[in-house]
Amino acid sequence: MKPILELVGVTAGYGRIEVLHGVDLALPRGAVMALLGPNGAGKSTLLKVASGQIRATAGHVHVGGAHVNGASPDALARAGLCTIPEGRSVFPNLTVRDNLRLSTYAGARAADVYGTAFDRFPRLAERANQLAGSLSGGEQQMLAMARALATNPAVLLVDELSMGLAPLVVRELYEVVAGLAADGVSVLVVEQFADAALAVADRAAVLVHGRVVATGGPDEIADELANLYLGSVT
Ligand SMILES: Nc1ncnc2c1ncn2[C@@H]1O[C@H](COP(=O)(O)OP(=O)(O)OP(=O)(O)O)[C@@H](O)[C@H]1O
Repeated sequence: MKPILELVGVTAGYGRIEVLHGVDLALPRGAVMALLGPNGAGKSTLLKVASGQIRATAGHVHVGGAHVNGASPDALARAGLCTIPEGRSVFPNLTVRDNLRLSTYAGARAADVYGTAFDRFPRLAERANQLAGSLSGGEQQMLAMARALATNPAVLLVDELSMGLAPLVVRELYEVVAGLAADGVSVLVVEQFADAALAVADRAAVLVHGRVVATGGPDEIADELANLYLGSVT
């Protein structure tokens, strides 16, 4: 079966600065893939190319087998691609419930969306009427994930899921990620620190200076990670 998301020989950057130098990456359907690498390697840039925010200057991007170079972020979102950017994305002055209501996909009943979100994240259910800005960092990341899931995505792209969060919360979030994959959602998650992501990942890729230097199962990239000192948890 074709990968749900595939980058072939992708080159991209900002103006005349090239950041990705011919990247190949394949996210299998229903898999969790960890995209690892040091600061500045180009991980966020790769997510931006995949989500249509930056256009590849060479190579190809495929979603569900269709060529999508140059497709707008909106069009890709309609095709089932959803991004949780670095630093999360919640409306701080709205309640948890209203944050969810605003991201409900066309045709869905708000009650169903709340139900699904609150089943996956019981902590959000207890705080349904609390302003998002007053949630803890981990709860805000849960809400950002719940909002993304309310769009019923086929592919979830997550930038730095664990940023600034305690290891226990990170583990809890990754358990949700594993559950999503079990339900058929394909997840590509960027991390600077590897352990928590690799605990649930089926596949991993290591990006260094805009090039994939290793790809495969978590065991297969272990040596490369050890060389880069990325194997410790936040
Ligand atoms: N908007 C921009 N304009 C110019 N250069 C940029 C822009 N965004 C990122 N870059 C540069 O692209 C390179 C890759 O950045 P990117 O954010 O993709 O790396 P990263 O692997 O996600 O790093 P980090 O883990 O620090 O977030 C860096 O050298 C960065 O300075």
